[in-house]
Amino acid sequence: MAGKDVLLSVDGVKATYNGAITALHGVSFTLRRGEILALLGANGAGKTTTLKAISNLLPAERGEITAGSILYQGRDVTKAKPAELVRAGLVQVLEGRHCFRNLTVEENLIAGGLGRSGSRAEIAADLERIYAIFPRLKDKRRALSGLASGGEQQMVAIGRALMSRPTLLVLDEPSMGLAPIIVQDIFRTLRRLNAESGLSILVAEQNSAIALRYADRATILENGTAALSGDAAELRQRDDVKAFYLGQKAAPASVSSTASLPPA
Ligand SMILES: Nc1ncnc2c1ncn2[C@@H]1O[C@H](COP(=O)(O)OP(=O)(O)OP(=O)(O)O)[C@@H](O)[C@H]1O
Repeated sequence: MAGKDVLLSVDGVKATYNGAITALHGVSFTLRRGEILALLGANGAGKTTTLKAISNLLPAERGEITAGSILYQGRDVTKAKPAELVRAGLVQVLEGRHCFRNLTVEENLIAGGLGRSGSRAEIAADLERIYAIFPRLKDKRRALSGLASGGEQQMVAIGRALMSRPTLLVLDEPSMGLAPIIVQDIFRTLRRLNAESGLSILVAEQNSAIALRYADRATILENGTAALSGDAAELRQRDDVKAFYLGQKAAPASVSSTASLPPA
């Protein structure tokens, strides 16, 4: 694949926690500029660990990358500080939403723009842009985030990330604990952002059905390795993916035993 098109390249990444538990056994995939890539897999497959490796957040959990490389915009970022990555446009929305519960919706959003040292006018313009994307947040802007619904908190978390004007937005399971209609709303919004502004998106999801509907491509993790990568539309048609990840038939032992698509 032409290097120019690759925004993020994860190559043979191994990671451990506490120097003992191996969570990733060599994960490899690439994300092209301007695409939505879904990272799928069952509970414990290594999705969150992969995303934390990308944003260099593993040390905070006594975890570390023990092998492999992660290139963002062609640069090895395995040692980059998380704040430096945000300034470079690599911004992550962590699993579980993580709003500042005692701040209002608007204060949470403004907090997302602080690292960018924009003028007041720029921050105000960015806020209006977020409210245009999530009109519900405008109605709730003076409410405490802790009192907002789960869906609204997820919108706040995404809106806060957008305030730092990302090039690559990384999301860890945005569907978690939300009603299907809200999940659909959030994925539609992500798709629209991608289409309108070219925002690249890496989204880890257990909800494979929705992720494969909205993503361009997907990588499926199994036991800490990338078992299968391909176009989302093609993956949706595969019997093994239908059976194991879309709940449509009896599950085979592993999709990796039948993987035949070329690597992404
Ligand atoms: N902080 C931690 N300390 C020790 N082991 C961990 C830690 N976090 C995750 N693990 C282990 O690493 C492996 C991968 O977990 P990870 O959370 O990355 O998977 P996941 O695909 O994101 O699953 P989930 O959907 O449940 O979040 C699992 O075996 C898990 O038990």
